[in-house]
Amino acid sequence: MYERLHACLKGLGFNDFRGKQKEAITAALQGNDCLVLMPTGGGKSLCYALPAVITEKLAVVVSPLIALMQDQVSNFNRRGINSDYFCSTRTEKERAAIMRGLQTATSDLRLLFVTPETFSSEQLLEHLRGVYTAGRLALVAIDEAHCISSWGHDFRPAYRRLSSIRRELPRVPIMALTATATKQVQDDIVQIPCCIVYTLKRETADEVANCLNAKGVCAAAYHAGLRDADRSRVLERWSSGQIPVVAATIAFGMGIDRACVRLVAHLNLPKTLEGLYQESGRAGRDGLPSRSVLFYDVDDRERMDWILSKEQGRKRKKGASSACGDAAVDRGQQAFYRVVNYCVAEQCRRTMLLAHFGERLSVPCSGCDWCLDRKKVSQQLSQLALEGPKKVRERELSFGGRGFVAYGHNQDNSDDNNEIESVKGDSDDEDAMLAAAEATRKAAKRSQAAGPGPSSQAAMFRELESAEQRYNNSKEATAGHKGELLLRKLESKQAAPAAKPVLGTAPVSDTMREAGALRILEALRRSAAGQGMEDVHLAAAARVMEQGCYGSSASKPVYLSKLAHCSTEAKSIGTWGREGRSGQAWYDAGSPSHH
Ligand SMILES: Nc1ncnc2c1ncn2[C@@H]1O[C@H](COP(=O)(O)OP(=O)(O)OP(=O)(O)O)[C@@H](O)[C@H]1O
Repeated sequence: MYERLHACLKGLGFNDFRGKQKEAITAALQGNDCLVLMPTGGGKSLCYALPAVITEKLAVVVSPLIALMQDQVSNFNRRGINSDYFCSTRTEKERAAIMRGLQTATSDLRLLFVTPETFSSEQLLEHLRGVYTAGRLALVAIDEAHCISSWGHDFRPAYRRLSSIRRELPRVPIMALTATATKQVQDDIVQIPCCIVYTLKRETADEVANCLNAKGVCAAAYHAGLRDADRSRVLERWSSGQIPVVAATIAFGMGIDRACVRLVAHLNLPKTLEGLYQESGRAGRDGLPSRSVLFYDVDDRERMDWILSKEQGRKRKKGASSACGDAAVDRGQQAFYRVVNYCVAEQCRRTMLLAHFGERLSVPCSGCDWCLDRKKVSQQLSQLALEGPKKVRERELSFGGRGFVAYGHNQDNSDDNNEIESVKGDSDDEDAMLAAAEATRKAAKRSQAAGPGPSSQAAMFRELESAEQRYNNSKEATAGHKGELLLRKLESKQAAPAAKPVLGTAPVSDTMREAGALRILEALRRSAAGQGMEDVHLAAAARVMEQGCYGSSASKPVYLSKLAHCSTEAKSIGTWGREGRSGQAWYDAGSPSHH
C-alpha cells in the first residue's frame, strides 16, 4: 500500500509526505476516524484528498466559508483532482447536475465541498446515503474542525449538528482537521455523543443492537453472554467513538467512564433505585447536560414483580433460614416497589432520587419530566393507570431528534420462563448486585453523616406509599378492619427484629404525619387534575383529612390504615359526583388560610 501511496503522491507533484500526513491518510484508508492537527499551511488538504484519489471514491469535505471552498476547488482541479462544491449560492441547475453526478456509479468526482448547513439538508443527504450504500464514499472530512467546539474561537452552531454524520453514514471514516485547537477544543471535537441502552435480558440487548443497525444507527450489544474478546472489542470500538450506541445489560456498568455519553435509556425497569442511579451515572460525566430516560409500563412492572416472587419461592425451596430468607426477599421486593413509586409518583424525580440516598437538592430542579411539564406527566400516568398491561408493545426512543422503534414483542408466559432462567443464572445479575451493594454502602455512609432530616421523612413517605399500595392491592382491604389487620402484618414485617414495637401502641411521629398529609395531597392532586381546583385548597383539604386520620389517640397501625383508606378515597374524588357523593365537602373542608 505504501508504494501506491508514494506513487500517488508523486503523481500530484510532491516528493514526500509532510508531518503526519501519511499517518492521517493511512487511518482513513483503514476506516478509522482521526483528528488531524497541523499548523496553517502544513498540508492538511492532502490528508483528505489522497484517500479519495487512491480509492477512486468520493470524499465529502465540510468547510465553513464559500470563498475558501471555491479556492480549494480550483486548486484541486488544477492538480487534476475532480472537485466541486455544493452550497446555497449554486443555482438549482448546478445543484441538480451535482446530484445527478452522485448517482452515477462511474462518477469521477473525488472531492465535494459543502457547508455544514448544506451537509445536513435532506436534499443532499439523500444522495450521500446512496453514495455510501453503494460503497463509493471514501470519507467525510471536517475542515476547520475547531468550529465544532463552543470552546473554540470560531464556534459555529451548524458544526455541532455534524454529529449526525455517524447516524446517517455509520461506518464512514471521519477526519477532523484544524490548525488551532487547544486541548479542550480537541477533546470537544473527538467527543462524538454516544448512548447506552440498558436492557434486562441479553437477548433484548442483541435485538436492540440489530434493530438499530437495521435503522442505520451503528450499534453493538454488550452482555455477559459474549466471549471476553468480543466484549473487549465492543468496548474498545465504543470508547474510540466508532460505535455510538451500545445496547447492554448491567454488565456494561461499573468502570464505564466515557465523558460524552449524552443519553442513557433504560428499556426495562431496574430492580432497585441504586441500579437506576448506577446506570444513569454513565451519562454526563463531562458535566454537560445529558438525558436519562426510563421506560415504565405495567407489563414491565408485573414481569419484574413476578420474577422477584419466583426468586422468593426459589430461595425458600433452597431452605434458606426462613426468617433471614424472607427478610432478604422482602427487601428485594420493597426495593423494587421504590423503583415503581419513583415512576408513578407525581413529584420531582431528582428530589426523590436524592432523598433515597439521604441527600437534598440544593438548587431548584428544572430538568426532570415532572419539573418540566407536570400536567403532561399527570396525564400520562393517569393514562397508564387506565390502560393497564398490554400484550404487544412498541416503544419509541428519541435519538438525536429522529424517532425509531426500538423493539416490540409479545409477552407471554413462556417468555417469562426464559426470563427467569436468564436472570437467575447470569453474571449480569451478579454485576447488578455488586453495583447496588456498593451504591447502598455509599448511601448509608452519606445518610449517617447527614443525620436525621429530610431522608427520614422520605422514608416515612415511602412507608406510607407502600402501606397504601398493599392496602389497595389486597382483596381484604375492602373491609376496613381487615385492612387494618393487613397493615399490622406489614408493620410487623417492617419493624427491626430487635426493637419490634408493640402493635397498636407505636406512636405516630410528626415526620410521619407530615408525610401522610403529603400523601393525601398527592392523591387529591391526581384526582383533581383537570378539574380546575386550586392547589392551595387541596393542600388545606389534605391537612384536614390527615387530621381526621390521626384523631385524638392514633396508634401507628390505626393511623396507617386510616391513611391508606383516606388516600384511596382521595383518589376517587373525581367519581364522587357520579356516585352521588359530595367531593365538594372535602374540597371545601379547609380554608386556604389554614395552609
Ligand atoms: N507533502 C507535501 N510536500 C510539499 N508541499 C506540500 C505537501 N503537502 C502540501 N503541500 C503544499 O503546502 C501548501 C499548504 O497546503 P494546504 O493548503 O493543504 O495547507 P493547510 O494545512 O490546509 O493550510 P490552512 O490551515 O491554511 O488551510 C500547499 O501549497 C500544498 O501544495
